[in-house]
Amino acid sequence: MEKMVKTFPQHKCNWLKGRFAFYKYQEFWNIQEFLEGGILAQQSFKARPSDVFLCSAPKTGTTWLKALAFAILTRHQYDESTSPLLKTMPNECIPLLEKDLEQVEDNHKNSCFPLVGTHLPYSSLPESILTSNCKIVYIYRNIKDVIVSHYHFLREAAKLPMEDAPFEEAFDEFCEGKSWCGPYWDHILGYWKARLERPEIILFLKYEDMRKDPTSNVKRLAEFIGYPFTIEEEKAGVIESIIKMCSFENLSNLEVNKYGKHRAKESNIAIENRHFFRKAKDGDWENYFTNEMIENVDKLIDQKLSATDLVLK
Ligand SMILES: Nc1ncnc2c1ncn2[C@@H]1O[C@H](COP(=O)(O)OS(=O)(=O)O)[C@@H](OP(=O)(O)O)[C@H]1O
Repeated sequence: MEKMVKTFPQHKCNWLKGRFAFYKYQEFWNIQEFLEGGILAQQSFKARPSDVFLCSAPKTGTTWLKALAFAILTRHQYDESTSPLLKTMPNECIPLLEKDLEQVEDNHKNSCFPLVGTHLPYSSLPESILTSNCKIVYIYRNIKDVIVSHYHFLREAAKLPMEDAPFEEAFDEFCEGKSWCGPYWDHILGYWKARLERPEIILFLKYEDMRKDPTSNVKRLAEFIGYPFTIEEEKAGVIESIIKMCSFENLSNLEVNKYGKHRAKESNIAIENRHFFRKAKDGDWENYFTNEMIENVDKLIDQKLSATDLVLK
């Protein structure tokens, strides 16, 4: 598999001093380890109709969505003082299809745990997910904050200080579509088009909307994945407790997320958990973008998403 991936078009990120390479497969750029796992999943994964996929382009709110979905699903087993989320980072509570296939298959054999994460674009999802009519939750976020989040995450992964990783170059590459699972707009468009055809199995959530109105979005999420809150639960404040437990403030201050390491055994992709919890600030892009960048990215998004009702600016 490694040999095959090396034959795909390669892009070495200049702004990361070439420490990171993306490979292009089925029109999207990905990191070698995740691409190999994605191809393996395409070849062998057999979805169950009850599986629920939490799909996202990187840096759009994946970790938050995973925490919320996990807390919703396990609320009868655990409360906010016993939840595994207090000791395990959310991305390890829910396996990623393209990296943790064995765990997903173990869950199929040994439990009825339905949640699976993936960054794969819609067009690269294993066929069985689509033919089994599995439910899909897709989270997206405004492109400007994603560009900044993506910049810092990859910069930290490459262990480069900001002065050695020019933001302008990272911005240009992202806008050329050369980002992790990019082009970002095509990632969104793939799921968006699929939702038009199959609205009953695809739920779209927007990061900024979830920030503004977490209660109704968490309710929508719970209903969609088949674990709706009862009136008694609503009255007892269960939704608010889940929102509080999964908040950035709470999760980012937990020991595991401050000092733990994600995929610690895989030296190529191991990274400190704290890098998944940076600032979570809407509009942080204002600290990075020049007027020219704002104009360019707005034009790009107008051009790419004009046929949709999506607001990405
Ligand atoms: N609980 C919670 N609530 C709100 N926001 C949160 C939360 N957890 C993580 N974050 C912010 O999400 C950004 C990381 O995106 P992802 O989780 O999609 O990253 S990844 O794809 O899993 O690598 C990253 O955004 P930035 O801070 O703007 O970089 C995180 O800080």
